[in-house]
Amino acid sequence: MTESAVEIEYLRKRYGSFEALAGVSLLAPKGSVFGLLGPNGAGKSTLVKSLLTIIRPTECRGTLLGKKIGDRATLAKVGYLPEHAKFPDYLTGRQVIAYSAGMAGVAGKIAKQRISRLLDLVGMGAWGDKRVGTYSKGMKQRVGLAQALVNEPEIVFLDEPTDGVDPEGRIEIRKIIEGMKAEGRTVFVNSHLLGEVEQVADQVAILSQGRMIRSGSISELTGAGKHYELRTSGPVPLAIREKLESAGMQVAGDRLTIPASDASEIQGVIDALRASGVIIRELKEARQSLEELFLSAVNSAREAVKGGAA
Ligand SMILES: Nc1ncnc2c1ncn2[C@@H]1O[C@H](COP(=O)(O)OP(=O)(O)OP(=O)(O)O)[C@@H](O)[C@H]1O
Repeated sequence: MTESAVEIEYLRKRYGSFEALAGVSLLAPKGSVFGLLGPNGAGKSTLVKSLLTIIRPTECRGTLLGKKIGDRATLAKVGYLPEHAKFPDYLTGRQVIAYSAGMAGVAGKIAKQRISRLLDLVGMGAWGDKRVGTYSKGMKQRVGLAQALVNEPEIVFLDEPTDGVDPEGRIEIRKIIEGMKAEGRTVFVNSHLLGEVEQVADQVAILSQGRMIRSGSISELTGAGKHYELRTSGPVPLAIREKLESAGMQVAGDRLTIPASDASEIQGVIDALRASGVIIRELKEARQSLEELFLSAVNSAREAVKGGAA
C-alpha cells in the first residue's frame, strides 16, 4: 500500500456562516508531487492553512506525515511558501532565509552553507545580499521558495509558487520541484495554472466551492475523455455522416471525433468510411487536456450546486 504524506479523512472549515470547505477528503502519497487545483476562492489556501494549524478548522480528521493533523512536532518537518508571501523590504534575500532558518533551529555554519546553496538553487546567488525592496515579484517568489526549503522538509507546501514569475522562471521552478521529488520529498502545490501542474504533478485533486470534485493521477483523470480524431480527404458524405452522428460521433466537414478508449473500437468506423469511398488522411489518438477536464468538472459542479439550491 502506498504510504501517504497527507491523508485528510474529513475537513470542514466555516468562516462565520460561510462554508469554505464542506467536508473534503484527500490523499497525497509520500514522495509524490501533488497538485491541488481549483478556481479562485475554491478553498485551496484554506485547506493548506488548516493542515499547518495557521487557521483552526471547524472539523478535521486525518494525518500529516503519519501524525494527527495539528501535531506540533510534525510541523518541523514541513516547508511552506504562502500565497502572496511578503518579506520586509529592508532585509536582504539572505537575511529572509536566515530568519526562517533561525525559526527552524538551523544555525551556524550549516545554516550559512545551506542558505548559499538555496540561493543558488533558486537562481538568486548573485542577488542574495541585495535588499528585498529591490527585487521583482518573481525574485521575491524565488526567495520564498528557498526559505520554504531551509529546514530540509519532508513535505513542502507551495501555494501558487509561480505567481508573478516569468515563463523562464516558471520552468526553473518546475525543475526545482522535480529536484525536490528526486530527493524523496513530497511536494504539495496549490495552483490554478493547469498546464504547469499537468507537467509536474503525479496526482491531482480539483476543489470547487469547497468541495472535492475529482482526484486521481492525471492519466486516470484525462483518460476518461480519450478519443480519436480522424481527417478525411473531403467532407464526409451525408448518408454516412448521419449514421456516425447518431452513434455519438461528431462530424465537422472533413473532421471526425470518435469517443473510444481503445483503437479496436474504431475499426468499424474506418471500415464504414472506406466502404463509402472516403479516403482517410490522418488518424490520431487524443486525450482530454487537464484544462478541458478542469473546466467541465468545475462547470458541472457549479450547476449541481445551483440545482441543489434551487
Ligand atoms: N479569513 C477569512 N474570513 C472569511 N472568509 C474567508 C477567509 N479566508 C478565506 N475566506 C473565503 O473562503 C473562500 C476560500 O478561500 P481560499 O483563499 O481558501 O481560496 P483559494 O482556493 O486559495 O483561492 P485563491 O487562489 O483565490 O486564494 C473564499 O471565498 C474566501 O473569500
